[in-house]
Amino acid sequence: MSTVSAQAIFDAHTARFGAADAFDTPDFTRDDPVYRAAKEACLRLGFIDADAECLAQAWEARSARLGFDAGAWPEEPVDFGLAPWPRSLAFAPCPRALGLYAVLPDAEWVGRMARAGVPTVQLRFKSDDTRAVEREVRAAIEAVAGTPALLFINDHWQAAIEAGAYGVHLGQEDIGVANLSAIRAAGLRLGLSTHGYAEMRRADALSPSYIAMGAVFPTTLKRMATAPQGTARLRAYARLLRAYPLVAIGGIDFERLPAVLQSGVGSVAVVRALVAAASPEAEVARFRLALQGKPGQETGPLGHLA
Ligand SMILES: Cc1ncc(COP(=O)(O)OP(=O)(O)O)c(N)n1
Ligand SMILES: Cc1ncsc1CCOP(=O)(O)O
Ligand SMILES: [Mg+2]
Repeated sequence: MSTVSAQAIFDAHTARFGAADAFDTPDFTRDDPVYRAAKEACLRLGFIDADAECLAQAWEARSARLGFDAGAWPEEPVDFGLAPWPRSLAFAPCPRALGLYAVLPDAEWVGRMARAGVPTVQLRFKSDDTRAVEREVRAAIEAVAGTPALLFINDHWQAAIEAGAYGVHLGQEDIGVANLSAIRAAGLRLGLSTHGYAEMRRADALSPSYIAMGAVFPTTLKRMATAPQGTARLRAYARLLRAYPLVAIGGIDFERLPAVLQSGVGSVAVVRALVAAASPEAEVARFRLALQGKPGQETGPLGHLA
């Protein structure tokens, strides 16, 4: 058992996570000395307040179980208050290895990438026009027919249920608005976006089919509320959420693929790497070859691990 101090935790983990340029004075919600040291250290390591709070509580829980060790990092679900598996109200399972996951702007792209051999595709059609959305969702479902591609619909969960899509992908801000019970009752898979520990805890409480984590690297495609997470955090997140099929997203291209795969995620989601490629079909082939036989890419297993 080492001496409890924020400095000891910071020193043990700064090489991995880096140090914040600036950080707020900790806002403590508990008195426990491990919690307090960990909260300060996690803020100094660059975690946002909500994530530092979540981590500090996990540090406290881990130390109560095993004693304080500044060199350890909390990664056991029980320390974060995550319920054990199996769970009765989980969403329908999807493959643990969703593999290359193309996030695409319309049904034409969905069909093109499905025919090129992308195993998982998403229709990310941004429109408030209900008729246009319904049309595009139906067209995307028709476009993947006859291919093995699994189709997730971003945002438009009602249209996805009506048209019988494979699954729905929702962001954190959609969680409180969408009718999750209706999605689950219809048997659709649910993927949720997360951007750190606090959001992972919130997502886990809903037992989705998969959890997406990002943005791993900077992306120009979406304005992100948090800084890019980087591969060190991605590895820590993937350890904690190992019960789930996991997807990494944000700024991933062919060169960054090996570093992302080292985290153990079963899937890499990309937009620009495919839609902005000189030959999207050739890029799909290159990605698929690089993914073949890599840890986490074993085909077959479905769903959550107990
Ligand atoms: C696989 C995957 N991960 C994350 C996202 C982002 O979803 P969301 O947070 O809902 O943001 P928008 O894509 O709706 O702008 C995603 N689409 N797919
Ligand atoms: C939709 C989305 N959500 C998190 S990052 C992102 C965009 C990913 O695009 P790219 O792969 O081009 O960085
Ligand atoms: Mg969304």
